[in-house]
Amino acid sequence: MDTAPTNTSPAGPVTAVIVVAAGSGQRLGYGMPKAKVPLGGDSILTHALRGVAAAGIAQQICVAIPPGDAELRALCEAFAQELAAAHRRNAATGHALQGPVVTVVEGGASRAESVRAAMAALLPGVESVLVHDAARALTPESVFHRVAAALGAGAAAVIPVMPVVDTVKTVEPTTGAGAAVAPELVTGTAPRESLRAVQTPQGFALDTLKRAHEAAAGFDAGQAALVTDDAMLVELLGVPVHAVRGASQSLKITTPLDLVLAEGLLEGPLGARWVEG
Ligand SMILES: Nc1ccn([C@@H]2O[C@H](COP(=O)(O)OP(=O)(O)OP(=O)(O)O)[C@@H](O)[C@H]2O)c(=O)n1
Ligand SMILES: C[C@](O)(CO)[C@H](O)COP(=O)(O)O
Repeated sequence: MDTAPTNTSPAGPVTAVIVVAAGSGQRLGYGMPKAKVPLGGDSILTHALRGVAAAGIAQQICVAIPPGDAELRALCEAFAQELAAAHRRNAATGHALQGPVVTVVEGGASRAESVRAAMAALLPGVESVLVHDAARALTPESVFHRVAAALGAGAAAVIPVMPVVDTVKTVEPTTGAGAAVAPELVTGTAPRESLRAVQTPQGFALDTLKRAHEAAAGFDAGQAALVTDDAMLVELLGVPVHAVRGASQSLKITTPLDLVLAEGLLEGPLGARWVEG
C-alpha cells in the first residue's frame, strides 16, 4: 500500500468495522478456512481488510477469526503493520492522520456469534459499526461510503442492496403422487420489483446492534439458524432499516465459481481493479 488511507469523516460518529472471517468455507471446499484461501496472490481476508482500510471510515477494524488459528492471526498482524508503515510514510510527508486500530478476536460457531464476539472487543467511544463479510473481499470503497453516509445522516441501520435479476418463486416439497413427477411444487411468485439481494457492510448505531443481538440471545437453535444477517435482528426490534446501492463486485465468495469470478475481476480484461460506482 503506497499511501495510508485516512479517516475521511473525522467529525462523524466514531466508527468501527467488524470483519467476520471465522467461517470454515465448506461450500468453497478448499479444506481450510475461507479467509485463508488465495485470491490474486493474497488471501481473501487480506483483500477484505485492504478494502476496509482504503475506505478510510474506521477508527477500529475488529476481525473475527476461527478460534486458535495462528496463521490468520499472523495475517491480521501483518496487515496492521502494513497499515502502520503506510501511516508513518504519510506522517513523513506532513499528512499525519490517525489510522485505525486493528483488533483480532476469536469468532463463534455461527456468524452471529462471531459478530457478538467482535462487538465485545470494540473500543470505548465507538458509536457506529459496520459489519462486513471477509467473504465479500472486493467490496469497493464507494459502498462503505454510501453506508457510512446514511449512518452519518441519522439512520440507525443501513444495508447495501442490489436489484434481483432472476424471477423468484416460493416452493414446497412435493407430496403424494406428485413426488414421482418432481421434488418441489411452486407455491407462488415473489414480486421482483420490491425484492433486493442484500450485501455487506451493514451499518448500525452500535447501541441498536447491541440491542438486536441481546434480543436474539433467547433464540432456540431453530430460530438462530434462520438468522442470516444482522439487519434481520434489527428488523425484529422494529427499528427501520434503510437500503443504499451495493455493487456487483461485492459478491460473496461462497462457491468455486464465485472465486473464479473474483479472480477475473482482479485480473481479467476489465482491468486490475475494475470498480463499479
Ligand atoms: N461461524 C462463522 C461463520 C461465518 N462467518 C463469516 O461470515 C461471512 C459469511 O459467511 P459464509 O460466506 O457462509 O462463510 P462460511 O461460513 O465460511 O462458508 P460455508 O457456509 O460455506 O462454510 C464469512 O466472511 C465468514 O467467515 C464467521 O465469521 N463465523
Ligand atoms: C450477511 C450476508 O452476506 C448478506 O447477504 C449473508 O446473509 C451471509 O449468509 P451466509 O449464509 O452466512 O453466507
